[in-house]
Amino acid sequence: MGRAGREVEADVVVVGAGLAGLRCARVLVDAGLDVVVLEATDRVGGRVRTDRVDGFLVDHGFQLLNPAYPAVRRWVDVDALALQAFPAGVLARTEQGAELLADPLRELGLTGRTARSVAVRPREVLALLRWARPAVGRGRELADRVVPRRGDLTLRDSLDRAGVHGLLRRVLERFLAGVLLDASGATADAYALLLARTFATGTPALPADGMAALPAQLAAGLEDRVRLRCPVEGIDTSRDEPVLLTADGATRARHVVVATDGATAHRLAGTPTPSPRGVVTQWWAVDDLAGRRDALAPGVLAVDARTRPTGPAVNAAVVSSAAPSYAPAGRHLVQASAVVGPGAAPPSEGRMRRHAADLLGLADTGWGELARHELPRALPAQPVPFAVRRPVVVRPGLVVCGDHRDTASIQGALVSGQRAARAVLGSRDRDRADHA
Ligand SMILES: Cc1cc2nc3c(=O)[nH]c(=O)nc-3n(C[C@H](O)[C@H](O)[C@H](O)COP(=O)(O)OP(=O)(O)OC[C@H]3O[C@@H](n4cnc5c(N)ncnc54)[C@H](O)[C@@H]3O)c2cc1C
Repeated sequence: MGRAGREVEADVVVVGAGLAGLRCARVLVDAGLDVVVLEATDRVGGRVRTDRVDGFLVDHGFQLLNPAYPAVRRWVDVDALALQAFPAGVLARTEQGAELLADPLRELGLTGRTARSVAVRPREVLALLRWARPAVGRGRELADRVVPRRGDLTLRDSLDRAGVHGLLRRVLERFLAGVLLDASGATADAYALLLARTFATGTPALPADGMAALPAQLAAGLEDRVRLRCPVEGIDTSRDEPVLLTADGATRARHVVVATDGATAHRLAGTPTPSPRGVVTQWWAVDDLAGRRDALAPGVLAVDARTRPTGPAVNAAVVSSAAPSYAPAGRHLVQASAVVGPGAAPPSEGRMRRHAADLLGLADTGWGELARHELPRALPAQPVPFAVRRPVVVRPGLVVCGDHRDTASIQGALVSGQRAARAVLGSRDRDRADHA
């Protein structure tokens, strides 16, 4: 990929080579436009990146790809990613021991072990179904009817209303805390339902070559248009055509698409940005899995479902049990993640390790630390009132995209990139019509 260092003039400059920027650039290039992508770091992918550490694949923060996302189905060659699926279940650590439950979203608490579990009362299962019912309807119905109707309700209030209590409530809340990076229950209920729908229809998984295989696929064919290590410092919108300011000089373009995280988009384009949600993810190499509780469903996500959790982790998993390509033969990759709020000190490696070992039923000795990712801006919050889509056009010639314009997810980032590209193409077509 190219290195910046000269004045560039292009039809469109996309700022940021995360999923949103890459999707946007792809659509514009396919439409025949001259596109340049300026990326601040040394690689494409933004928040989706993977390192190889001692023969292990280590993603930046634990994340999973759900192949049921409509945007993934439409624009990603899923087969080429050779996905390794996670089991549809949750290992719940309770005061009495460990319960292997059907995934609270995928199975909606009815099937398999959940219904037979002695720790779950039938009325808890019915209440959970009441809460999740809209998630099993048709996709458009959920977006068009349920989201507007429940858009003002927080997840906590919605679960209270549906009467979801007891073990299933704790499992659901802690499972979702790890997805939403919000343990307070203040996230919009409508967003949790949208997520529930994707969990109910798809199996989250990891690509054989790590999560970075996703942006690598999106970037294929764009290589000579992406300029790495080229942070944009400002955008001058005082002239007819916006001018991007970088350390290497000015870049002029007919259209600028700011495809950065929300805080940078706010600085560069003035768009309001939701507050960020943070996470710390700890990765270890473990050689001995003797005695593990997830033996019935290896790789299953473990959560602390005790009334008072004994540690900071919202989830832990032996990642390589579900995704064998993530560890060298005979070794195991374990992760634990904890939600981090603003101003709070992230938990130490020792606390995370002890809690993860407790959740997975392992001894916490002989764990070799591979990486620790402190990500205070991992996701934009999804508060009430909830809007699935936020505007992408700031002014003529200046468009924004990124997960802060849509939902806080891979799906949201890709859709926002598509919408930004459409806005640019619409504006070009209007210009052409005006000058015809
Ligand atoms: C730990 C973690 C776990 C997650 N788990 C999941 C999950 O399981 N499922 C799911 O669907 N989603 C998950 N997500 C969310 C998902 O990864 C993001 O929503 C998505 O990657 C955001 O893509 P984006 O293109 O909007 O933004 P980003 O990935 O932030 O891309 C923005 C790009 O802009 C660049 N940039 C920033 N400033 C400048 C500048 N001034 N000049 C030039 N370039 C700049 C950045 O370097 C970056 O490459 C997770 C995220 C994290 C961090």
